[in-house]
Formats: sequence, C-alpha cells, structure tokens
Amino acid sequence: MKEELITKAYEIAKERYAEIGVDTEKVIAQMQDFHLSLHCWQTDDVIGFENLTGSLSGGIATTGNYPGRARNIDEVRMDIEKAKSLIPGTHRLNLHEIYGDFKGKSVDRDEVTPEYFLSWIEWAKENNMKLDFNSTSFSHPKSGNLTLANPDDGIRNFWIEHTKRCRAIAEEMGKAQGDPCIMNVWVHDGSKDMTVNKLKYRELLKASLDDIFATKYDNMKDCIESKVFGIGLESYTVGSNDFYTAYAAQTGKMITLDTGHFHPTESVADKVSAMLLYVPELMLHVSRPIRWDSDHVTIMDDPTMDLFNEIVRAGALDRVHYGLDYFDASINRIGAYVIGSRAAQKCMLRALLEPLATLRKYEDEGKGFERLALLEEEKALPWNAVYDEFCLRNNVPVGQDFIAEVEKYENDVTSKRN
Ligand SMILES: C[C@H](O)[C@H](O)[C@@H](O)C(=O)CO
Ligand SMILES: [Mn+2]
Repeated sequence: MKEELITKAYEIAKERYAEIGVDTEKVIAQMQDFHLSLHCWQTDDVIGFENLTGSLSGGIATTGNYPGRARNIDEVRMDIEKAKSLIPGTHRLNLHEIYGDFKGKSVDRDEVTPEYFLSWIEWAKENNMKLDFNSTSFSHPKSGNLTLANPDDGIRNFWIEHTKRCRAIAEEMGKAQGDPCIMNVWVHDGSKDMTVNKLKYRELLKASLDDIFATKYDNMKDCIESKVFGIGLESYTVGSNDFYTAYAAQTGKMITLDTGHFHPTESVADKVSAMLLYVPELMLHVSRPIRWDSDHVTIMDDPTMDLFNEIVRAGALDRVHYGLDYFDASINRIGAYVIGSRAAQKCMLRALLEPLATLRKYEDEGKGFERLALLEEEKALPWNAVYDEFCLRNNVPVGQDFIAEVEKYENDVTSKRN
C-alpha cells in the first residue's frame, strides 16, 4: 500500500478526531504500550511436545485439518516469529506447560522443572517478548474428568504437584524477564451427567487451590479461569464462574475471563467493572465462541468491541492482561494468528478513540439523544486510518497486505510440512 496515501488518510483522520476532542497521537502511543499475550497453542492445535500419544482431552477440541501444523519446538518458534512480524507493536507469549523444551525426554507433569523452559526464556529475550504461563491438566492419562477436584488422593496430589511446579516455573520466567509472568490455572474438572455431590468436588478444588497458592512468589501472578461446560462434561463444571469469582475475591487472585466460557447471551464486557471492584486484575482469553466454546478466530465483532470499550471506560488499561485463546485448524494457522491479534488491537484502538469526555458530559446532563447519536457516529469515524498509520510506524504490512506475506510463508515453509 502506498505510504503517501496512508499518511494522507491519517492526517485527515487526525483532524476529524481532534474535532471531537480525541488526540490520535496519544492513542497511537497507548497502542504501542498495549501488549497481547500470543497463545503458543494456535501454531499446533494444542498438541505440545510431550511424548504422549493420546489425543486432545479435557473437553476442548480443534476442528479442521489444514496442512502446515507446527510439529516441533523449532517450527512453533518460527511460526510465532512470522506471526509477530505481521502484528504491530511488541507482544508477550503465553506458553502451556506441555510446550516445554523436553528434548524428546519423557517428563511427567509432576516432574517438570524450570530447566525445561530455559531455552524459552532465552528465545523470548532474543525476540523481545515476555512470557506468560499455564498449567496443563488435559491430554494426559491422569486427566480423566477430575484433576484438582478428584476424590482420589493419588490423582489429586499429582495435579497439585504439577500446578505447584508450574508456579515455580512462572516465578523463574518472571524473575528472568524482570516483569511478572501471569500464570493461569484452568482445569476442566466436571461431569457429563448430573452429579449429586457438587459441594464435595468444589470443597476439594478449593482445598487444592489453597494448598497450591500457599507459597508466595514475587515475580509471578496467579489467575484462575472458569468455564460453563466442556465437551463430554456438559452437566457440571466444578470451577464455575461463581466458584472462581468468589475464590478470587476472597483471596485476591486475578480472574481470567475467557470470552468463550460463558452462556451465549451473557455479556463478558459487563463483568469488567463489576469484577475489578473486587479482584486486583483481570487476564483475558479473547476468543470467538460460535454456539459453544468453539475457539473460532477472534474478529472485530460486537462482543469484543464491547469488552475493550468497557476496559477503557473503567480506566483499567493497566489492570488487564490481554491473552488470546483460539485454535482454528481449518485455515492457515499463521493467518489465523494474525487476523485475531490485529482484530483485538483494532478493538482496543477503537475503544481508545472513543470521545469519552463528551459522551460522559452528555450522560451527566441527561442528554440521552446526544449520547446515542455520538455513539453511533463514532462507529463510522476513520479509525482504520489510525490503525494503518500504527502499522506503518511499526514497519508491518498495512491493511490486506499481510495476506500475501502469509501466503508466501505458506508456499515457502508450512506447505512443506506433512
Ligand atoms: C488451551 C485451552 O483452551 C486453555 O488453556 C483454556 O484457557 C481454555 O480456555 C479451555 O477451554
Ligand atoms: Mn481460555
């Protein structure tokens, strides 16, 4: 795309926004400081590098069989580097425990240590990325339907040990990068059919979490993620939204809001201002649920726009961490990575460009018509010219130009994988 055209369009956009009291230069600076946590599992359909032969379990599923899946740590890294080169700004990487650098060794989940993540720490440093982390309760012979809430002491203690070790790894990552590593705990624990012992499993999960979180760390932050249901676990989820919200409020933990983990008509955006009154920070897993937690590629849709608007309106930019969580195996995976990341950025950009002072003035004065009119008008303001300028300043492809780059990488690299 012609630079001249982009700059010209931006200059006009700058003036249009200035007219309504919005400083686009300030917004671009804010965007430069807005870091996504890229989910490593988009590269390989949530498989990781363990030597286990079982398939993806824990009530999650990838669908599609598009060629070019990353098959090893080098390919995962190469693909992330490619995706990163097409997304403006600097970003973090969100790792699951199963992506450790095990070098072909069988390392069970209750044996994992920071040593298996040293090469990731090194790689992240070289690539100007900071790391976030996740314990992995799925895709393991001991996963079953219950992990941290399992009444069997042996299985429960196995997963407690795993999660404790993951926290120690996150602490090492945080220390090495001089910035807290955000460590997410999501367990799929639940039941396919009705249970008559809901309280028992929740008591067990609570006791496991208390044990896991007993060690205090300075360089990592814990967050806990709820879910409505998983595939094969439809009737009951131990770690429901109510369970984790209450737990986080009582213990000061962060909440992870996965946009695919709520009832279809529930507004995740509406939770932001409510939760931030009671929990210190939020982690997002931005996704796109289609009828269920299908993890379709994030796009610039109304729920995602609403979510980012609410964060900006709550003045909570620094209290939210911006993870992505989708895995689409039906289209080019690098393309999917880039589309979702850029869509999340566009939502944030539009939220930052909102003429909030004027809208709030109207609201305070009871001017409902004026508020609604401006909310409607802002949708059609030239925000895209500001995003294009942001891309240009970051030396990444502007507009649809990234499509050709993804196609080239497919031709040169991913299509050669079998
Ligand atoms: C890989 C998983 O999707 C992820 O860890 C978890 O956050 C989730 O959302 C499960 O549905
Ligand atoms: Mn998630």
